Amino acid sequence: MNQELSLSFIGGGNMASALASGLIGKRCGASDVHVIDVNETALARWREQGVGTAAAPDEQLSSRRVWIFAVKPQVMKETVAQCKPFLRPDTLVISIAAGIESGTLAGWLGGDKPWTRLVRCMPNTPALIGAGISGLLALDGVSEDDRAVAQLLLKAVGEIVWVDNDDQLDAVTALSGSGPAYVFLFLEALIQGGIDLGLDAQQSRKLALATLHGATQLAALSPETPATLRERVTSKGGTTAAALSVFEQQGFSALVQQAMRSAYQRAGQLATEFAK
Ligand SMILES: NC(=O)C1=CN([C@@H]2O[C@H](COP(=O)(O)OP(=O)(O)OC[C@H]3O[C@@H](n4cnc5c(N)ncnc54)[C@H](OP(=O)(O)O)[C@@H]3O)[C@@H](O)[C@H]2O)C=CC1
Ligand SMILES: O=C(O)[C@@H]1CCC=N1
Repeated sequence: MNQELSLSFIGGGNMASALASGLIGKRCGASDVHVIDVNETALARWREQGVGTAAAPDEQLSSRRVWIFAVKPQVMKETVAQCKPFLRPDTLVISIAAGIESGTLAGWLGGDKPWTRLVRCMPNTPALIGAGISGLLALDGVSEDDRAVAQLLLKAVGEIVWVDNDDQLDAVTALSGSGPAYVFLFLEALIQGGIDLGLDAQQSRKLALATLHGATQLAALSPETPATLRERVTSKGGTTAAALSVFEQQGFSALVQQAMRSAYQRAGQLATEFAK
């Protein structure tokens, strides 16, 4: 076993699966991964990939260098309490739970003193294809080694951005954590719009996907700002101007920002609701 990167997922649902699919084969073998989940259907899927499973925390946890908590915020407190007896001094804990603050987690994990081997992280589901992006937050006192291990793991599934505090990690949650859902919603709307205008479903899907992919790639590779690139598409009195004026009249940008603020505020609510 690669002791350095042996890891346990506590909660083996959607996000744990997305992370593991990038990690297995790149940073560790399937046998270096161990999953604890209360859901037998989820565990059966992991076993099919050669991953060891358990329905509750057990001694296996003690032998894992890294724990990744990937349960819902609603059950984080009780799940941490169940796992805590198996902590070892060298265990690095990573939490991906939305909202639950690092200081709260450090308190739950610690004894007399808060647990400092802790990195809070906000990944996203494109990790499944190695195209994720994760925000990472380490409390003061987290060693360079632990930061490096967390970074190595998350870089296996995409890009990373370190942030300075829990509020910023909640902002990451509102942007890139939840963001894939906003993009999928826009994609669905584009596809339906194409169908409504007479394209068949296959044509519309192909055109919509290539447009999103091409435009985001262009924005990533071009030195120009997104606003300049938008202006280049927009001929005076043309079709794009007609469409953009509808977006503007309906307050599209403000709506996106309002939605993001709602996600950010929900992260704050999760912190108070489920961290008592
Ligand atoms: N999905 C996403 O895009 C992202 C999610 N996250 C965060 O990741 C976490 C997990 O989300 P997601 O993967 O979507 O959720 P899922 O519901 O898909 O996965 C959570 C899994 O944990 C299981 N579980 C529940 N209680 C326990 C327990 N006490 N011990 C072990 N396992 C348990 C659940 O079983 P059962 O279903 O039976 O309850 C389920 O299989 C959340 O905190 C979320 O905020 C972060 C970034 C992105
Ligand atoms: O919806 C949620 O709460 C989680 C966090 C970010 C994406 N999914």
